[in-house]
Amino acid sequence: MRLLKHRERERERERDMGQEVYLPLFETKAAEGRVAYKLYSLSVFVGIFSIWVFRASHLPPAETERGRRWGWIGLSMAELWFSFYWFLTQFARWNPVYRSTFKHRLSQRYEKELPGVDVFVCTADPTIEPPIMVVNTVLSVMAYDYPPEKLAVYLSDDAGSELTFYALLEASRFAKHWLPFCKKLKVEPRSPAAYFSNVRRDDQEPLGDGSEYRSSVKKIYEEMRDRIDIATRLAQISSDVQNEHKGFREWDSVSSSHNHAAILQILIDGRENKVVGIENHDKLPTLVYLSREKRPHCHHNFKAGAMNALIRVSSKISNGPIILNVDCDVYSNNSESVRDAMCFFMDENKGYEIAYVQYPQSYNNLTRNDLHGICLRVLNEVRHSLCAWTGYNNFLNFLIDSHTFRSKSPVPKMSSYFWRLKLHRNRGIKVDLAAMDANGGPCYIGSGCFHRRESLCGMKYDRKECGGLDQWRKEMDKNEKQSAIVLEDRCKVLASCTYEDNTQWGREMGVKYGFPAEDIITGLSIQCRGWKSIYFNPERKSFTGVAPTTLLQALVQQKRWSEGQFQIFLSKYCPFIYGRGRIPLNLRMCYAIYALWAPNCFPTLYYVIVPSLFLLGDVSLFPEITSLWILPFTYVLIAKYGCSLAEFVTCGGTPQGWWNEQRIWVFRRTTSFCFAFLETIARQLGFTKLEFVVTAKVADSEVYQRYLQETMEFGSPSPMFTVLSTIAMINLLSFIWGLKRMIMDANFGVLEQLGLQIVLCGVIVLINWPVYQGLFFRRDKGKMPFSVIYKSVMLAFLACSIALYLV
Ligand SMILES: O=c1ccn([C@@H]2O[C@H](COP(=O)(O)OP(=O)(O)O[C@H]3O[C@H](CO)[C@@H](O)[C@H](O)[C@H]3O)[C@@H](O)[C@H]2O)c(=O)[nH]1
Ligand SMILES: [Mn+2]
Repeated sequence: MRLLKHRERERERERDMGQEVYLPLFETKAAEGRVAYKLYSLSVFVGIFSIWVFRASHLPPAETERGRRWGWIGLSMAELWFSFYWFLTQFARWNPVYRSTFKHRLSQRYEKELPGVDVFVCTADPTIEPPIMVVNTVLSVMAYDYPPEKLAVYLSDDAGSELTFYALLEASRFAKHWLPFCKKLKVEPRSPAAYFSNVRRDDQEPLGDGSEYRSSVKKIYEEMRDRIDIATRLAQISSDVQNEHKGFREWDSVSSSHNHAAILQILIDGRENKVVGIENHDKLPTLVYLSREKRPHCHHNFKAGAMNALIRVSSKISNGPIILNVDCDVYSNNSESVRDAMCFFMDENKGYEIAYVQYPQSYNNLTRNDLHGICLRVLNEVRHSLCAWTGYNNFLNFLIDSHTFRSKSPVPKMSSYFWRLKLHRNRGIKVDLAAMDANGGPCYIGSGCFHRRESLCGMKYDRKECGGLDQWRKEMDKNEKQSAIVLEDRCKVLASCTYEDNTQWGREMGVKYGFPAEDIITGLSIQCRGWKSIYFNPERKSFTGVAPTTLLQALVQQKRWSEGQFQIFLSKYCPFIYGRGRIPLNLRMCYAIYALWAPNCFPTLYYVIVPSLFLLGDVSLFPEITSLWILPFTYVLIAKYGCSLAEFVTCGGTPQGWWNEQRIWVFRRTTSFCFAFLETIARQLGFTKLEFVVTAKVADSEVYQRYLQETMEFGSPSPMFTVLSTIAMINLLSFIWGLKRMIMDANFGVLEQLGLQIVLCGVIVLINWPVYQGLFFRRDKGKMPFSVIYKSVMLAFLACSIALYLV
């Protein structure tokens, strides 16, 4: 605190003397073109409003058209919901802000005082999360461009697998080659697998020496990879290897992955860096393996439990004030991310209130057109138009910095004017910063997020108590001086099953328990304790993971997410209620967008089924195509989808990719969200227990080939597929029926009455194209299983006959 005041005073003095302008470590900029966006969204709102007017004024009479009246009412309700939901989404679009950092200022001011960072990597199953992938992630975060003595990497292995431990041991040895190599050649990305698979042939030539160095490291990596792969395939470790490290002895008492004592091994002790004689480039970060205690009768709370064990154990070993959390497949793709994050935490003006810095996640296995619509391109990347601006601005600021640091030297007159202009502009940005930071910040999405330890542990934001730099410095000195072996023994208690009994862990402390989306709820409660958060999306992607490669995996993942969010909505943490008075209204609205994913399923199901069924009975639910009321419908559709297509393409996507994304939204809404809704309700009523289906990070090679060719995979008899194919069948039947009526009836009447409905049905048929292929045309193993075909045909016929009878 004192130091801070001293600095502030110093700066003030300098400012008074006209020497220095306060230079922040990061800046915030509002998106451009927002006025245009607001006009656009206003026009869509007018369209939506006209649709309501139409629905209300054209309600069919109860006496003569009973069936049509009910269909109409249902459709109006669905449209009301969509309008409400659209309205909510506008909160997330209204005023986006973008951040940029000034890392050179950070090193100028704080290079010697950078705080410690503890990185947590979580893994849960060596078969679907192969050890070689896990250690690549570990190596990538060990190789951050950050002082190694300040970095500690913890691997939590919920499977308690000897194979993963073995892989980590190999990685700890390989790190001695890999880290100096990365730092010397400044390679990116620093996951060896990603790096070596990306290096192009021509890259190697001009480097001369570097190329030899690279091939030698590559060879060492490949040897290690092969050893790990062989061990994984055989699922055993030879006794020779086992004798090499005392850690393997811990497995003598392990009976299964669900029943064992805590295992803790410090594989590299970073404190040894201080030993005299260790050269700078030989320093390695601390590396720890942890498998918390598991007992059949104790609930382990999935990833949240693992994170909390890591928080406690790391507090005794390295106690870094900043914690980075990544999933085991999410490697660091940008070695500067830690420094970027520090620019936020250490900013003298704003840093104190920031609890976490969230990076977006990118994927390294997406196909060209992103078959499963995984990457949420637009959500992550609305910043693009700003890239050029940011680069230019960084350059300017660099000039300003170097100028102010040489401020004694006289500046030529002309350029003096120029400088003043720029300096002035820089001040303007500071004002922006205050105005734009009002939103409160993004949610925590589980991976690629830097946390302030104290806020993650449950502390309330309090300007006076947030020590920041001063306190961090004290904590560093307090670190344990015990030997690694003693520490290992002492820390095991912290990772035991019973440690959390009768404590606040999982409630007020650490990551929250009881939700399938522990990340979102944890982030929300941190914000409700008064903290701010930051979303940072630098040009070079910071974290890269593995996207699910089959449709079912993608849908199941979405189900877990929407289930988690919806459960938050139903809990006492409901953003509308819990957040009142704690976080700003627009932030609550943004949370609500996600919390209400699941209930979206009903209006969507209604929209894709009912109008098509009514088509079978020649009953119209939309305006005639010659009527003027058709205008709001077409305008809203064209404006909404036109804008989304434009956004998608400007964010670097392909039109086909956009189409795939629209398809996956329909699939998600009709399956994942629907199952999530039902399951959440069942759980609230006590019928089912919470589970966490870990997403597979590898696929069988045939399946993977089909994924690469962008062929959808339907090859398992899941109820989700039954729903998808039933909907597809109903629409196909209705569409054929509609076409037949149109052709047979030479007069214009059918088209006029049912035109829009036939178009809607046609679009649904087009969306479902891959489903028809899976149902009727494909011969490979990824086609729809017979049982699914059988059930969906029966269901579709049943639905159609009921409809014909009722309508
Ligand atoms: O009992 C468990 C289950 C999972 N995990 C780990 O949690 C991570 C996330 O699991 P994954 O199956 O990859 O889920 P995703 O849907 O890809 O993950 C997102 O969503 C999760 C919440 O639903 C968050 O926990 C993740 O951080 C976030 O990236 C993985 O590293 C797992 O190894 C554990 O450590 N223990
Ligand atoms: Mn994942």
